[in-house]
Amino acid sequence: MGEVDPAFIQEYEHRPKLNVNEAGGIPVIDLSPLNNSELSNDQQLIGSLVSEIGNACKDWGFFQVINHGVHSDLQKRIELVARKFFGLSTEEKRKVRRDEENPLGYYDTEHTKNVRDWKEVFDFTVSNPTILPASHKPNDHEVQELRNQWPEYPPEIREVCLEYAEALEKLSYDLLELISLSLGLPAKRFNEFFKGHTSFIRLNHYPPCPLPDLALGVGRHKDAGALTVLAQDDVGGLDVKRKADSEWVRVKPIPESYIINVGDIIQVWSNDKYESVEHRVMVNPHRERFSVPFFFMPAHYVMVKPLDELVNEHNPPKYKEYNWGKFFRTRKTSNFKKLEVENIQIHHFKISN
Ligand SMILES: O=C(O)CCC(=O)C(=O)O
Ligand SMILES: [Fe+2]
Repeated sequence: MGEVDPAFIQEYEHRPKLNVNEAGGIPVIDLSPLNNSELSNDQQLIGSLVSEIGNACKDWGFFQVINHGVHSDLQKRIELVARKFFGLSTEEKRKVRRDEENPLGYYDTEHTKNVRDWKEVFDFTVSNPTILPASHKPNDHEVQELRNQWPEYPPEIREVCLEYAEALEKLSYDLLELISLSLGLPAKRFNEFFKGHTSFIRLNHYPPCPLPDLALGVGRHKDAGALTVLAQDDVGGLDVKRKADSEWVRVKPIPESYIINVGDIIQVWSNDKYESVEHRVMVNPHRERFSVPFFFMPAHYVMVKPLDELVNEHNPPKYKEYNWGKFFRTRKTSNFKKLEVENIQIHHFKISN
């Protein structure tokens, strides 16, 4: 990424101010009741955890969790394999480069809203293979089996990534169940949508960038899946557009915690009770940054629409249903290269009442 390509430069109104305030008030939620059998039988404790989660989803769309049950040793090991992998030569990394056919592996040319991101990533899915529609075209019903591409170096990368995926899958189901309860639904109401889920994990590396006021690590966006469970290192740079006043605020790194955000699918399932919030990543002129999001996403065949239990004549459905696999495939195609049109968004399915 040596000399600066104009493809990285944000349009004037989307350029970041360099003095973003740290967000006071992003809820920090202690999940220890989930991971302690004595506490997990305490209905009052679980009830207050559920209401904390519900308030965080409603007021912020973002929260942080501590005592989540993922071992700190495993968190350190995944960060270390990411550091080792991104430290390899570009030539070596490109041996597992993604292409339009297989969106898994390494790439350094992702675009968000048609502006190039100052980052490089390595993606792998949690289910292997993962089934997705072969193309974004609506009348093409062929499906494709996606397979992970594992680099030769560091040799432990596959094992560490798979162990990490298993731990994060468990945490994500726990969070999904708490969210379901917070909407007044049975804990496992959403689980049927995740049989054969399309979730993936991304190792992100943001190299130091000489233009922190012009470029972004990831441009402003909302996450398209159900939930995102993100680990970040101590550098910081993740900004959230605060719901209360639409100001960009910085999420403070808390060692060993996870940042959780509601994705577009939960917004649709909840008929806008919980909203997916815009966020972005600023770059740092001096320090590189690493982060690892787990994108928890349903199976490709799922038709996403407001849940019947959450709509009625006073609160009619706000979205037409859409097929998750086609939506995801369409988004993947637009992230791969610069297009002249806006990429697919849930507001394209909004019903105007
Ligand atoms: O690196 C981060 O902190 C967040 C990345 C992100 O928002 C994404 O990849 O969707
Ligand atoms: Fe994101």
